[in-house]
Amino acid sequence: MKIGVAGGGAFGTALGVALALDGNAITLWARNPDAVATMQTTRLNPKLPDVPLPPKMDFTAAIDDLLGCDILLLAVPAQTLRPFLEPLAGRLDGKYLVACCKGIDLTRMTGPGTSITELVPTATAAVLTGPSFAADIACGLPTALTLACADDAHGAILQTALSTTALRLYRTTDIIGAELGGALKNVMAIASGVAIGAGLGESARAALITRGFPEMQRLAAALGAMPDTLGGLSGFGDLVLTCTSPQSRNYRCGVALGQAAGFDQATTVEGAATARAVRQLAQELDIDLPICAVVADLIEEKTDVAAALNALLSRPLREE
Ligand SMILES: NC(=O)c1ccc[n+]([C@@H]2O[C@H](COP(=O)([O-])OP(=O)(O)OC[C@H]3O[C@@H](n4cnc5c(N)ncnc54)[C@H](O)[C@@H]3O)[C@@H](O)[C@H]2O)c1
Ligand SMILES: O=P(O)(O)OC[C@H](O)CO
Repeated sequence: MKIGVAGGGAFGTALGVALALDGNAITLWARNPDAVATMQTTRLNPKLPDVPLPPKMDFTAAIDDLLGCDILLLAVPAQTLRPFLEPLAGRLDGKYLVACCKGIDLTRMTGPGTSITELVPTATAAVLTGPSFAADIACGLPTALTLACADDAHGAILQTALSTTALRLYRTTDIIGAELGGALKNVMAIASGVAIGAGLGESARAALITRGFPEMQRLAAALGAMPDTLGGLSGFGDLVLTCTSPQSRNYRCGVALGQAAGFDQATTVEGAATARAVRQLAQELDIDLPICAVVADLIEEKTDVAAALNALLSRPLREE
């Protein structure tokens, strides 16, 4: 099956590199023609500067070049997935559309897999998520991800097509659980970064990760996820990675917030919009998600670190 990638950022490129080195011819679409020309001629992507782009990868800024692919890996940022798909919806019938972004769409309060199902109901929607840094995947380091597809037979086809020796895909039919794990861990990574940036210590970070996990589980359960999914790679696995590694942009954004320092607004920090979406969902569903709420307030500068800490520490004592 022919594989295409939509999105010329770090993650789409890394997936393309891994699959091209595994023998697949990869077409990668990026919206910026200059970026495409650079990749085609230099065989480098500045977002992954140390990684040569394999000969089996081709680059295009013409969206029509993707339409001959059977499997499309959608690696545009989460808030841009719907605007990307909407004009293409009638031209993607029957394809495998695999969301590779992590977040909750602020306009519709849906995760990326759900957005695909809504916008292109004739496609097979799937979500690829889990603990993975683009640079690790592109360098061929061992990585395990979750491939979620409601139809398990189609999920198995995707699992085989997208796995390589180093990139191991584990399968689930729980799209809601997988996409929520990937979205929510970014909010917790911001919180963890804030704790470290503000000098609150490693113990505070461990407390945030541990108390953050049941928040993830509560929202996932309320939105119909299967109970065990959040305990897997897409939830717990990615929570651990992202809350503990300075490679994570969400974590680094949190560190900057904790230090009251600036952070490059052009950096992709999916947890910022997702925190706001989660705060709204929590209100609508009447669920208590205190860590998510303070992250959203910090992002919007409705609170500062001292007040956020006080809000968390002054909550009533309770059973674990
Ligand atoms: N980088 C990682 O390690 C990693 C790992 C796993 C998942 N992801 C997920 O992959 C998604 C993309 O992240 P990334 O790391 O590739 O980001 P990135 O910042 O490296 O690249 C984002 C790319 O999206 C493009 N883009 C922005 N708006 C667009 C639009 N409207 N239409 C088309 N393209 C647009 C930008 O030009 C850029 O090339 C995110 O949801 C992220 O959570 C990233
Ligand atoms: O750099 P981040 O914070 O977007 O994290 C990248 C991946 O999602 C980690 O699994």
